[in-house]
Amino acid sequence: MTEAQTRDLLVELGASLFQRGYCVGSAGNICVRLPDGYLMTPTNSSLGRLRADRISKLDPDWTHIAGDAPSKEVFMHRAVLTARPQAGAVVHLHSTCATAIGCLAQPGCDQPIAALTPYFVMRVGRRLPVIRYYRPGDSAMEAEIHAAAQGASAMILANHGPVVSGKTLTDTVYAAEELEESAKLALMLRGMQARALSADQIDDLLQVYGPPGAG
Ligand SMILES: O=C(CO)COP(=O)(O)O
Ligand SMILES: [Zn+2]
Repeated sequence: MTEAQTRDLLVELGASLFQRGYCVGSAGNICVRLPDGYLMTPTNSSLGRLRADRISKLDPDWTHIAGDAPSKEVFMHRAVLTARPQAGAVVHLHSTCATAIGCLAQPGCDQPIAALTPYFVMRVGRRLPVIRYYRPGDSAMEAEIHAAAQGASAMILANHGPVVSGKTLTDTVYAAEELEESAKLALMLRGMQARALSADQIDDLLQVYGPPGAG
C-alpha cells in the first residue's frame, strides 16, 4: 500500500470508528508503519475528521518530518511496534466497554475477560494485559507497554482504554472493534453462568488461524 493509500485509509477508518461511537472528541490515536519503516500517525484531533494531508509523518527513527505534530503518546506506538516487528499498526481508543473492564480488572492481570467467542481469540488472543494507570501522555508507561507487547497484541491501560496492534491497519481496527464488543459481551454476562471457550477450543483456533497480528 502506498503512503497516499495509507493516508486515505486512515481517514476512512478513523471516520468509521468515530461515526459508530468507538471514539469521541479527540480521544484515541492511530499509528501505521509503512513498508519502508516510516510512520503515519493522526493525532490531537478527532479521528472522525482527519485530513490526509495533515497526518503526522515520522522517519524510522521516530523523528517527526512532516504533517502536524505527532501524538503526545507516540512513545506508546513506538513501544508496541518495536516489541512486535510483525505488527504494522497500533490503534488506541477510549472505547467505553473495554475501558470499563480496565476500571474493574486489577492492573497486572492478563485475562480480564474470558474467551467467550472465537473472534475474541482470533483477533485479540490469549492474553490481554491490564497496564496500571498512568497519566495520558506520561512516557513512564513506555517500558511497561513494551514488555506487555512482547507477549500480547492488545492491552488495556487501566482507567484509560485499549491499545491494540495488528499486521495491517485494517486488521488492527477490526481487532480494536472485536475487543470492544467482547468487553461489552463480558459486561452483559457478569454474574451469569456464561460458558467460556475451553483451552482445547482456544488452542484449536490459534493453531488453525494463527496468533493475532500474524496476519
Ligand atoms: O487518547 C489520547 C491520549 O491518551 C489522545 O491523545 P492524542 O490526541 O495526543 O493522540
Ligand atoms: Zn487515550
